[in-house]
Amino acid sequence: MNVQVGNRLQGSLPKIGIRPIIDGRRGGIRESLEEGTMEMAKNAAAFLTGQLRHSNGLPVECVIADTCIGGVAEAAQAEEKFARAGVGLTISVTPSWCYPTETMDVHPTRPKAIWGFNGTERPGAVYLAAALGAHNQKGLPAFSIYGRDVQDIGDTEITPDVKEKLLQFAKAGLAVATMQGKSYLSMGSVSMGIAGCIVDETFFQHYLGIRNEYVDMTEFVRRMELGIYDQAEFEKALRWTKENCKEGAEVNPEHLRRTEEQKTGDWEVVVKMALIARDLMVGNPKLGEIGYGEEAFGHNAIAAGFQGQRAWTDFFPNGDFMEAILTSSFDWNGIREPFMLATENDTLNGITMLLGHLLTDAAQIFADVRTYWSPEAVKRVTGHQLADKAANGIIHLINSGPAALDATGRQTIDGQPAMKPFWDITEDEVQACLDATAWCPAVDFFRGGGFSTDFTTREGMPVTMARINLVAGLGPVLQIAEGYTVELPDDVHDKLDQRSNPTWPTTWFVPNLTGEGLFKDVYTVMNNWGSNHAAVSYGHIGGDLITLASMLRIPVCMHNVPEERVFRPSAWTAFGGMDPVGADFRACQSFGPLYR
Ligand SMILES: C[C@H](O)[C@@H](O)[C@@H](O)C(=O)CO
Ligand SMILES: [Mn+2]
Repeated sequence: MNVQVGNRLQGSLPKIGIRPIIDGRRGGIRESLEEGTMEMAKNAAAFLTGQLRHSNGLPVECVIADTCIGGVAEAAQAEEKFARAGVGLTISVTPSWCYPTETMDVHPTRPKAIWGFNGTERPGAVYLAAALGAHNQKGLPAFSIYGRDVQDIGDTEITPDVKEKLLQFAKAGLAVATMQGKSYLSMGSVSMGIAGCIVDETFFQHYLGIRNEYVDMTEFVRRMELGIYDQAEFEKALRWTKENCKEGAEVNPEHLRRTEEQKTGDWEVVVKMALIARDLMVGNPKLGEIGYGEEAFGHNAIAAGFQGQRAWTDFFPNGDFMEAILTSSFDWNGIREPFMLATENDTLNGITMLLGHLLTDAAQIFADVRTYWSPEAVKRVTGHQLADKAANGIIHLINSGPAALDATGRQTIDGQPAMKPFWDITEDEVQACLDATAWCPAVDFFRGGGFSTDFTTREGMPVTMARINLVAGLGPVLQIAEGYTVELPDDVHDKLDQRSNPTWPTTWFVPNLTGEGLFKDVYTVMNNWGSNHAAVSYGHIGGDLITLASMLRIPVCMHNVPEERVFRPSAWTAFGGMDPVGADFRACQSFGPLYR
């Protein structure tokens, strides 16, 4: 199976700038430090390039300043090089004392970290503290990376704690730089009065650096009627769909069923919709070849949403196939980067999916946060006593639409279910995801027909549920719940599923509880969710989300992330480190959104 690295988005991929900082005084000091400092920079670069990839699969590149930076002239030379190379984040490294304001990265928006070597021969940590103080005083937040254990000056090994921080910073910084300048494409507008669909351009522009693009859903009709898609690809896609997307249960009462003839036509429409939505997002050179040069460009959309309900779905087949296939890591062309496409054009959930994707490189689950099932309620309805991880109750995540097929949990890491970066997914795993999915004729909500995916996520995936909410007078806030997927005995699952929408994909989610506050119990997590949707990422990535949110200045109003994974710019401590949640709000408010 073909694996496609890269994507059609415009704009070069951000690089990581590495700044070796040095004590500029000659006659012994600088000379004695040159080699070790540059070595530290090279080690950091080698480590990061060895560990990281862009979410489109291409390698991450580091750019090291040509010389060590001992003063302002060399800082400017480095800046010149970085600007030309498209550096999107920087890490300054040093084992020694240097001159903070003369050597610091003063770029207004670029995420910054400083790695001060923990040695005793030269005062790298003294520089680190002074440089962070300078950053804080100047309103240019920077992350502090300082190894826990003293190393000897010649030791070139990067300790595990430093490695972890370098990665956490770099991945989040790359996310910031990758989304900057891209677009969010709204296909349609507000679905069924869901406020998350309202495009808040201030949020997109100032917090994310993302521009807003819009098309009316009539654009799909135009492209279908005029044949503005790649006909050969359509035929290939339809064939693949017939072979791989088996039809699921027809649960509609007789009088609401689509005829076989209608269903055949519906399959053609939904496949075309997938092609068209993708072309709208990222363009397609093939359209230029058939005389549609403007359409060939697309909207440079790193994320998008499809309104669907109700303007479209009351008359046309629903968007579920388009959404599920595009958000998955594979289609008829092979294995590829998943697209971030929000159902109901819930822009805030779409952006949360994007954050999760840029941090994990993997597909995401988009779902309604539908039901809290207490152990008592499950017992009453099914007679079953919830046990093990599910013992304290479960949250039913379910929505027609863009839960990626990866969310079936049929990919594995060390034998355990996972959602992997596309470049690690095997052909067999693709097949297993497809085999675990049934495509059911859409239910009565969707008067125009269509097909919804039905599957149940496998148990045992560590996952993180998240969502951005907008609050008047406050701005955006992020909420995060790390937890696990669970499964129920078949008969119990069926009883609970039948009460909701059995033709939709289910993920049973259990948050990690702390026994207090918002994570007192499962009910409290559900009861404090900020809106109807959540985005779910593979892995416990709450720490990474917190780091990313702090870079964008989005405060985190709810999380269950262990303290040792919380990594924010050093200035946050000054806003009240004794009360980290409050400090986060104060720091974000004081610094304001990343882009003014
Ligand atoms: C079909 C229904 O309208 C659902 O789509 C609805 O419950 C939602 O998903 C709301 O977010
Ligand atoms: Mn929904």
